[in-house]
Amino acid sequence: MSQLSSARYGKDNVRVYKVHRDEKTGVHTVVEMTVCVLLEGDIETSYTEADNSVVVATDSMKNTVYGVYPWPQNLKQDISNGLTKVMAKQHPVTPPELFASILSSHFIETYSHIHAAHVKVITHRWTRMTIDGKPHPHSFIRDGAETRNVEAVARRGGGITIHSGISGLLVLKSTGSAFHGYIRNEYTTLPEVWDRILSTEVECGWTWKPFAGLSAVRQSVPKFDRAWQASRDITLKTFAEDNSASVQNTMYKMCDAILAAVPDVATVDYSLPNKHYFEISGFPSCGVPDRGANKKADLSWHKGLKNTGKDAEVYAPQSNPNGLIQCTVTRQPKSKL
Ligand SMILES: O=c1[nH]c(=O)c2[nH]c(=O)[nH]c2[nH]1
Repeated sequence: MSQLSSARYGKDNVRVYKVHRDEKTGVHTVVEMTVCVLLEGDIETSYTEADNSVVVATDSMKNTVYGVYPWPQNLKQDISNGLTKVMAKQHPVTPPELFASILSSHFIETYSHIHAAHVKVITHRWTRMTIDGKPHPHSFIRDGAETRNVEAVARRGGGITIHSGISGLLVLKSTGSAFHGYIRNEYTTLPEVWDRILSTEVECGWTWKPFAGLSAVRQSVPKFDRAWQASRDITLKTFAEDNSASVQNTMYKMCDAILAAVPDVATVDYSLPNKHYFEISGFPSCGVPDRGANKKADLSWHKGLKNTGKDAEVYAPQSNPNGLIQCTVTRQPKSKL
């Protein structure tokens, strides 16, 4: 009558903190991550027949997250690939692309009935404090809700695919953005604007060309941080400098620039909420007495205050609704000419 058409299970919200202490300098480096592991494979009977013999307990997955670090099982290979022991020790859970790949490969290598392992690693910000102008050896600040996100999927016989990204990066510009020329009809009330506030919480990502296996990921290690830095820099620079015609056009420019800067990336995607800041219109709901026939929906009801158009200084940030603009951009196939 019914059949299981897809199934995946695992552990989510595994929180991990790791410190590296440099014995010589006393400098500590910390990483905090939230990890999700989901497995797929020959696990149907656990759903349909209460057969737990095929189940890797999610508790064991959590333990694996705590216990699997990118050394030393492939140390020989690391060294032959030009990665030194020191580097692996200094950055044991970084870059997150490597950590996620090692974890996901571990699951398909350890359990023959598991065909695919999806590992998501969210890295939270702990930025070193500057105290009296100097970097502090062991104190850090959470400077924003922005996270670095990675999802690695290892498939039996199918290599490893990796999607990297950034989310929660909140930005605003107070000019340099317009929106006009859009469809106007009986549903349109929005006035065209040549100068507006633009604010968004950036969610962006880039999909790497597929990796044949863990060795290929290891060989690319230096590229992952560079791609994250380039994508972040491009996002901020384009946001700040583009004379934006729309969120759509500005985000396309970001994608185009990232594809040009990071050759190993196949596609770039953005999801940008348009967080509106409206000029004030409508009366405050705070019991201001009726202003009779001279009611004004802006601030002019109070001593003729000018706060519209070029005089606008006080705005009302909107929590909802918000626009939501998304795209994925790929490389154009090379011309055969
Ligand atoms: O950049 C924008 N794109 C839109 O599609 C849109 N729609 C809207 O109401 N405001 C905006 N702004």
